Amino acid sequence: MVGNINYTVIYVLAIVIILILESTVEGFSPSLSTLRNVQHNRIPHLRSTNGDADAKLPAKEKRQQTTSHESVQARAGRLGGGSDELTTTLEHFGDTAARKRVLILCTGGTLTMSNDPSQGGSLAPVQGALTKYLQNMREFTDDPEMPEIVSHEYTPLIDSSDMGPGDWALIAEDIAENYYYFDGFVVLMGTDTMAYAASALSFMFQNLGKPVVFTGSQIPLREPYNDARKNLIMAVIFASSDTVSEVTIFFHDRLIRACRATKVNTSKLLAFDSPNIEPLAEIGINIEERDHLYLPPPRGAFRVRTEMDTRLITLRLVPGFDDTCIIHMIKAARETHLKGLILQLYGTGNMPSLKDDLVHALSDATAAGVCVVVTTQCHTGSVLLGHYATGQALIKAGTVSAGDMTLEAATAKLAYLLGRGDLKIDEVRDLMGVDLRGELTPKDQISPPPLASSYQKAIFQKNRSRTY
Ligand SMILES: NC(=O)C[C@H](N)C(=O)O
Repeated sequence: MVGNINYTVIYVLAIVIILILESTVEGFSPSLSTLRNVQHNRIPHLRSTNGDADAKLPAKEKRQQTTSHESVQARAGRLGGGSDELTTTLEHFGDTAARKRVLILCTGGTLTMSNDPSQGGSLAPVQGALTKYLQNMREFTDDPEMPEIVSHEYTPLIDSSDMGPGDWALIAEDIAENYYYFDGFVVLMGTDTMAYAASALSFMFQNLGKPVVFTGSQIPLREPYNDARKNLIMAVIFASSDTVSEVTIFFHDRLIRACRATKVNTSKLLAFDSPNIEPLAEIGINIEERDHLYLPPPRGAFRVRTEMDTRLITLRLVPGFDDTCIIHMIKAARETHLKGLILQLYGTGNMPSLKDDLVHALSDATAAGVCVVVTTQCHTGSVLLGHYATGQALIKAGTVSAGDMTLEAATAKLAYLLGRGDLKIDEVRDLMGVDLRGELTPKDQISPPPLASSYQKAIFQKNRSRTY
């Protein structure tokens, strides 16, 4: 009898805990209205939520609001039509439970574009074109090995230059809301700001356990020769992978970590590089995956935090600059509550040691609570503050090193950490130097560039060993 009561109590407690978890863990459970809104497949294995009037719910209002703590900027984005419109349900997938499920969220970019006579013939996104194309893509509809896909186009589709933190937050929230319904996610967007957006999502997701693959193209999908089709197909394939549990970019035969990516070319199809770590996978006749580079599976509950503090300035120094202009700019920005200053300096993080006033302006900014981060103008390699005497002044001024982070990752990480609201400025400074999502090579693993004397020693050793 007593044993029975104990079991009942444990059972009731377990239900209560599950209910509490459901209500507190973001993304734990999609909205019931979504679940109940069962639609019937019109196209086997492929559905789109566009053009279905019954499915349309009001676009998200959430993102138009300011977030709870006052330091964070209003983050209204330009994208409309969040995935509240999605009609995906578990019943929807009932007949094909064995297949992987991938959600494609399309924001626009060249992939979706066509020459628009009303814009003087310039390229502009065409709403609905991707959806229509996908419906006829035999690669997805006919191949039982391919994942089942659901696509969603935001309204309006936009160029990625028009996207910002509000739009990134919308995408992250849509992924979180559909997290438990899909095995992976593809985000289609323009290439110009893809590395920023994808880096931002890397930080917004804590304990991500599924692949999120960004892709786009340099040539529109509608052109007979394009890079859009294969980028799209491979992104979907990687989004159904069991081993990828991080945000990545698939572009031109390479899967790269999002927070290591940078756009390097305006015209070649190889538009992205991962300068400081190798691609996670490369596609030739075979797929060469570098499993050892993948982030390990998460150890905690998935969570999304979309607040970003955008009161940042990025400053690229050029030799011979007039430092009074820069000092005035920093002072003026501080009056408008500057929170972060990212300096793009020379080589390992050097700037002229003789510009005392500038160093003072930086240490004043630091003392006033601004996080000053030093990045390098070099494409490859790391900041090593103090390797040269000129960098010592920066250490004394309280600046922090971005290590080998890309500018995109450094800005996204700083905006994310400042936006968290629960971190003190000293914690933000410390965390800038901690590897959170694979964006940074830990300091102790970066060796300073060898000096000539060590080359001489090495050559001497080699010659000596040859004589024996
Ligand atoms: N290739 C592209 O997608 C470039 C385009 N301007 C964009 O970023 O939206």
